[in-house]
Amino acid sequence: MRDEPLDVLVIGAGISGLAAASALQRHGLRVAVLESRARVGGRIHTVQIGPHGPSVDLGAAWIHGIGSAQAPNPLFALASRAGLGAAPTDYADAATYTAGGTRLPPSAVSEMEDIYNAFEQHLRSLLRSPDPQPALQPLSVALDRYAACAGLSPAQHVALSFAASNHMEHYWAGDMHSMGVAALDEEVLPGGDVVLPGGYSGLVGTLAAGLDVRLGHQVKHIRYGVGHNDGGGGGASGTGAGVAVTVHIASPQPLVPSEHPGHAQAAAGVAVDGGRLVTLHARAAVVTLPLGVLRSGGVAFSPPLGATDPAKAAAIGALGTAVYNKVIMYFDPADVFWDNTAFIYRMPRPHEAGRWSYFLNLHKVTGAPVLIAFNLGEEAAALEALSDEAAVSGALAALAGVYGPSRVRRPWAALVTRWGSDPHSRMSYTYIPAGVTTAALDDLARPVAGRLFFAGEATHRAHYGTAHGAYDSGLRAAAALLQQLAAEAAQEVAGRAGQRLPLQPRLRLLPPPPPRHQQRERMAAGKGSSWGKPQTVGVLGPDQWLATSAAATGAVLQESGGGAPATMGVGSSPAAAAATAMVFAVPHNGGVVPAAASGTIGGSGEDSSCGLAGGGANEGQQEQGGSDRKQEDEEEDYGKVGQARVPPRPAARSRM
Ligand SMILES: Cc1cc2nc3c(=O)[nH]c(=O)nc-3n(C[C@H](O)[C@H](O)[C@H](O)COP(=O)(O)OP(=O)(O)OC[C@H]3O[C@@H](n4cnc5c(N)ncnc54)[C@H](O)[C@@H]3O)c2cc1C
Repeated sequence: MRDEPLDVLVIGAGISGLAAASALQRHGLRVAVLESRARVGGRIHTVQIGPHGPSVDLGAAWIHGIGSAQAPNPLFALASRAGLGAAPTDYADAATYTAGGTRLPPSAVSEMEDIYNAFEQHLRSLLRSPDPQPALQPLSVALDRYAACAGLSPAQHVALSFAASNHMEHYWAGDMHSMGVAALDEEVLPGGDVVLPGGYSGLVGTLAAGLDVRLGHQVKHIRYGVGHNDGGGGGASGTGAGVAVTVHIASPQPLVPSEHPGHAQAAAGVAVDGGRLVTLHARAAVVTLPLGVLRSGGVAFSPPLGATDPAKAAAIGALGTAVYNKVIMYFDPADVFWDNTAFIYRMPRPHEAGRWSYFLNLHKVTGAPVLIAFNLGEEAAALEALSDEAAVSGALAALAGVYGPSRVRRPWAALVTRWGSDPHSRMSYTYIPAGVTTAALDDLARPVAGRLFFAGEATHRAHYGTAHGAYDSGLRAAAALLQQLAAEAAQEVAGRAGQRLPLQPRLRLLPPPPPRHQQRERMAAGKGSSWGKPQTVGVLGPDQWLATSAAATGAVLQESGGGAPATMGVGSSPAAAAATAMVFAVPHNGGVVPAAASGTIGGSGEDSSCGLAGGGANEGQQEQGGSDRKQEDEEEDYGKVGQARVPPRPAARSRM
């Protein structure tokens, strides 16, 4: 495999890159995955804690929404097939405390949830507003306005701030004053959330099997629109436009004559920094670099992305790179001193160093005596500068405030994540900042010059920030790449037969998705999401460089279901007929990603005027400080939250 010319270079061996690579390889393409780390999985990373401890996930832990028949979650199907097991979590199975250690009675918790529920309904009504401005305001501004407009008492306002932190900050991982209302413009899969007791890495191991993954290959420079067989200088000596990707190979391997026989220039690896620089060539690339890496400029593009797609470059600058970190503590099973609930929520004091407000109790969920504390946003970024010992002490001090110092024990072992300073990710996951809409995710996803295809969690409009969104984005990029190459193959054959074919338009075989409000209505009517449906792409052509195996023809990217056949006709002559590329079904979401909501979006019929007047990111910061100060006074008042007459909503959840 390594000595053959390559069709596609996939950059990044996270779940999106592995999904794309395995789909492309199944279709007969020669694919190599270039990965800068010494392992696959990216932001999915399972390790053992302590010498004899259980497996824990440093990155993704949850499959969010196992799905239903109408809206399946392909990642859950993959986990099931891999026999990874699944442990459901109930976010309402929680003990909620004030920072001073007073446990909130169930009635207070349910009132707090009711207030939050009304607020979320209100935000969804803002999303439906014909005026785009309300959706652009910071969540903190929307919250303070809502509290004033709805006549919440100071105690209710504090309760709402805490519940919103649990539901929103711990889900999207941005601070309330950084995130915008448009963050809610996503799709939530049904069925509840599960963790994988053996760890998420089992999933990526399954996907990586059989792929040509080149670890320790850090991509430095991506040139596109270059001759496929030239030396990377952009000349026209090759067989068509392709990509040239320069990598720094970290491993101390001896210089070999060529990574890619047939390319004299690529053969000359240049020794640098204890490794070597090599340029690899292919027809196209799938770029799955995390948004934080794209933004850092550590990978150069030629031509610059801003020159070929200014909106994409703008999206890279505008979208939010959230930092979400875990302090994972493994205790002596005899020392389990905390509540027997899946979650422990603690209302932090304002301006408290660290926000030790959210703990997952694995002891309840999987049986492992492990407590995980989560931090997000600016606090999480600041905590990265602390030593492990200091971070663990911060978490234990918060627990001592809740349970009393005498009950709290030291863990046997602890792990502290630092995703923000990890040079391979420079973030945890993407959020939607104030002033930005989810359309920026589509901008990031758009292919460039028919050579670069983009995938990764930051490119999925409906499921950004999640592992299943990343996985789906990889399949989508693979499908788009196959379409492109199929069109080019057909073009080439038709050209030889003296005919001209349009490249892209004929490949748009399915009607565009319905407008968003119709999708939301579908969801509300229980008809399910258009996401997660089978994506089937098969290519028949005379030049079977694309579909080199019989299995490639009509093979499915996902294993379930199939689509209605559709044909891209290219004329009636025998040559043209031979050149017909048959696309069995284009991906349902190719190019346009549905962004429906969780079934109740916009359904409240509430007056949205609470969020309609003015407002901006700066204002959010100012007002946030005000509500922090109020919180100090109201902290011990949570049990006295007034009655709120609002419909119930699902309990808080988190992307841990
Ligand atoms: C703490 C934390 C908790 C999370 N919890 C959840 C959860 O519970 N549920 C959920 O669904 N999602 C969760 N997520 C999000 C989820 O992990 C990500 O959305 C998903 O794993 C992203 O996959 P990806 O393929 O897009 O990116 P990545 O996994 O980041 O893959 C990109 C790959 O590119 C590589 N790379 C970077 N630079 C270069 C370079 N120059 N050259 C070559 N390779 C390079 C990286 O090393 C990486 O392997 C969590 C994330 C974090 C950090």
